[in-house]
Amino acid sequence: MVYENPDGVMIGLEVHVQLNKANTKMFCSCTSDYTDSEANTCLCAGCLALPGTTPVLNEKSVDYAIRIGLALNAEIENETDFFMKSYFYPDLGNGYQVTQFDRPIVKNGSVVIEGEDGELKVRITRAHMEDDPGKMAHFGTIEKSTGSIIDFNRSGMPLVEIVTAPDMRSAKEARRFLDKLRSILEYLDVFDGTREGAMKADANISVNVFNGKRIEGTRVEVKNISSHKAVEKAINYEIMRQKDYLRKNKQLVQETRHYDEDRNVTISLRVKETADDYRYFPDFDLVPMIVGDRVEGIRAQMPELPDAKRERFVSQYGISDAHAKSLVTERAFADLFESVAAKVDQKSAASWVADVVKGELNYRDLPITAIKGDDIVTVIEMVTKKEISEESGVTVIRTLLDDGGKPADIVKAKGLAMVADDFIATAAKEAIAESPDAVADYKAGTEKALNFIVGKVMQKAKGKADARLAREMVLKELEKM
Ligand SMILES: Nc1ncnc2c1ncn2[C@@H]1O[C@H](COP(=O)(O)OP(=O)(O)OP(=O)(O)O)[C@@H](O)[C@H]1O
Ligand SMILES: [Mg+2]
Ligand SMILES: [Mg+2]
Repeated sequence: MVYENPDGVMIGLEVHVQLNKANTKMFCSCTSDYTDSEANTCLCAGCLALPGTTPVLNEKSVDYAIRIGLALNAEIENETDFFMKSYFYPDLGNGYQVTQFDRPIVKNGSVVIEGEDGELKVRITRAHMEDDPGKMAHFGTIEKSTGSIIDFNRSGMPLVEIVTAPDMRSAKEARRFLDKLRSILEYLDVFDGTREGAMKADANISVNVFNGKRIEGTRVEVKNISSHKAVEKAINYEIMRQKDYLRKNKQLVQETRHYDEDRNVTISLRVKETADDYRYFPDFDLVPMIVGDRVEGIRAQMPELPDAKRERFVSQYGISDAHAKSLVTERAFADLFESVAAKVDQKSAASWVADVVKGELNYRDLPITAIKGDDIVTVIEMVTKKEISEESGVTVIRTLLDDGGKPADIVKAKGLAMVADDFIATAAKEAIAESPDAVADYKAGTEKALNFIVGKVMQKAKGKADARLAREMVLKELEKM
């Protein structure tokens, strides 16, 4: 299968990742965790860029950037440096952003995702370090705002901007890239993706085929989109808008747009700056740094990443690739699976954790900490020993999540213990006696009629019978007739 990409869509992403686990900000000792703090309380003179302050680089942020580079299969620059990128915006105290220019710390990497037609290798052009500006909130919509307020808690947060080549061909591929990237970053323990502003993407989109002919499209950049779902929607909107312009012969301009999620539209913010507009200039407060000598030490400490874990799960535990894939998306989830798999049958562990537990947690929007591995083990053991049915096992998991408690107590309180074998035998006889038509149909060769009779047995047992055993007993009785 080859993906034709009929509109010649090209998508490149710039992803801003906040290194919010680096303890402190990039150039001062203010905390990197301001989530629960009031506006403008986590800051110092440095965060506000007051005259006379000098930056002191947080080494951890450099190590984190290297860790990210290694996880993206990239090269790490031996000597790297910081530049000032000048532009005027009220959230930028300095009038310039500290960033990198022609010697980014990371370059030439890749991430493999599931593309429209099988595996797709998305090239990572570079990843560079920079600091985050403050956060602005606008009264009304951004383009007609009557005023804005600024919170500088975010100002000076260490960021890594990861830039991809324009290798993605659909909004879905872009979303998958972001999901995969986020999963990798969480494994690396460099950021907590659940915090506000932890990951934001700029999506660059062009449409390069019109009326079946290759054309030179126009790159439009949609800035600062904060959720993966919104990126997908913004890209789809933008593809539609660009195709519509081409059809109507309207001029597309290379510009920066904003995605308004409520209205599901992109709006023009400004005509795209060029590198010249930013007047990149070496930052005279920060000397060039040699980082090459840190790389091997960091490489030795790299955790196992999702792809490697997925492969290992399949070979070590003999579980399906689909289960392995689902289990590794979150590191904590993979750990939970392994703790359960150490104690019970591994395939059962995979299906209970990946299918039941994950589904029930997602449905309730609960974190993984809402359930204990040992409780899952107990439930699986009870099902395996036929003390409860599979259906009741799911009920126990649901109750654990909703009301807490212990599995054994829940089984008792809800009367979930499996009914005895002789109960099923009697119920099978009764069900057969009550269903002469189904029995006749079955004898005449209609296999399906059996399900009807087994269903009746299950009804009598109020779902607390092993369905396979019920089926066997019904068959045994039918053979006697
Ligand atoms: N023809 C194209 N269609 C779609 N995307 C493109 C095209 N050409 C380049 N891109 C993407 O545009 C992005 C360019 O990002 P880069 O950071 O290099 O520059 P920028 O957007 O001009 O700068 P800034 O960081 O100020 O936004 C990359 O993700 C790249 O893949
Ligand atoms: Mg950029
Ligand atoms: Mg850009």
